[in-house]
Amino acid sequence: MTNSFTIRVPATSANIGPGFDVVGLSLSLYLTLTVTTGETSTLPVITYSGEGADEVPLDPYRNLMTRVALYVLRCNGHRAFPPAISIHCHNQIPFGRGLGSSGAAVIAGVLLGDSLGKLNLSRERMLDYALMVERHPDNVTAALVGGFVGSYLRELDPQATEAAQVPLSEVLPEYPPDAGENWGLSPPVPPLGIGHYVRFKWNSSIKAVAIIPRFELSTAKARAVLPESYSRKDLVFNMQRLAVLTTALGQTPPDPELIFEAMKDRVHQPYRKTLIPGLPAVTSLITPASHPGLLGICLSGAGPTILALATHNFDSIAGKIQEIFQQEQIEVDWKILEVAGGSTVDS
Ligand SMILES: Nc1ncnc2c1ncn2[C@@H]1O[C@H](COP(=O)(O)OP(=O)(O)OP(=O)(O)O)[C@@H](O)[C@H]1O
Ligand SMILES: N[C@@H](CCO)C(=O)O
Repeated sequence: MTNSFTIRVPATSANIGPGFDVVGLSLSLYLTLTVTTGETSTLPVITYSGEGADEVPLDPYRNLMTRVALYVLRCNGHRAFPPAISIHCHNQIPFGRGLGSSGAAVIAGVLLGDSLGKLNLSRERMLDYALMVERHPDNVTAALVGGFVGSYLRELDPQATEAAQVPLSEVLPEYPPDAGENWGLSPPVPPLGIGHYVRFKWNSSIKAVAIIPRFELSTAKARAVLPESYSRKDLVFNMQRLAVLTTALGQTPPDPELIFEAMKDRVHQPYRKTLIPGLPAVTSLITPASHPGLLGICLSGAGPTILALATHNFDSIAGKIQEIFQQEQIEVDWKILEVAGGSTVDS
């Protein structure tokens, strides 16, 4: 008898200006998995439609989502995927654009492992698994719980700290295709309570306009340009703004002057401008005075997508950003997105 269930995980935008590696916002683009059990194959059969369908590996030992699911299963006493599963992924989240595609794949993998193994993990425990794979908490936390979310990684005792820092290659090993059930039986089980989070208020009149350049920028590359240390002046600049921003976006009515300044950043955006032509012009030339309805503009996650928060006038804001990118010979697509709820599993 066949059985099926659906996993739905939202896109996310991390940082929102000054909250580098701290805040995330879930957005109304989704990675949706339709999982059918009771087929005839030994290994999961994976198919994709939508974003990334022509580049994503379909081998369950190579695909990020199923590798994460297998990690969760192995940590909980299952040596392999249960047999006879097919997974269809419909993906609306573009790869490598700063909209949390990898975070969504990691959360989908954790939920898949939990469902297939009938593990009944709590949300907090699911987050531990996700944080063993994606080690900055902003995208995965917002994708799991939904909304406008702030998170930190807890200071753990020395043994747990070590356990949470094992190399990624041990968490997600490159499984040899013929490994059968004989691969290492001791995956690094996450320590308890790696991350803590809080959901901030969000004024529902605020929409997120995502202006998505037609080129990919991997998070790894966009992190490699960041410095190891910062001046006190720059850190204080960001902390002052982040403290204001997390409350300002929940207030009614939203205050454009307060929010526009509170979305400025000195920790990551200035260093990433070399990878995203047009970024300095976008963040300086478009203001609430020139475009009423605009609240603030930032890089979405590691970029190259630009996120403009606004209450109205979306077309003219997006059009101006598009014009600036066109001057750099960069074509863009844009979408008006709502702040989404968290991930769901439905049978
Ligand atoms: N649905 C998916 N299934 C399998 N692998 C995926 C999926 N989505 C993303 N990935 C993997 O993650 C990679 C993109 O991750 P990356 O961290 O570079 O960008 P991002 O997550 O889109 O951006 P950001 O972290 O800045 O929001 C893809 O190239 C692909 O290898
Ligand atoms: N906080 C992360 C988000 C990208 O995944 C970064 O900006 O590098």
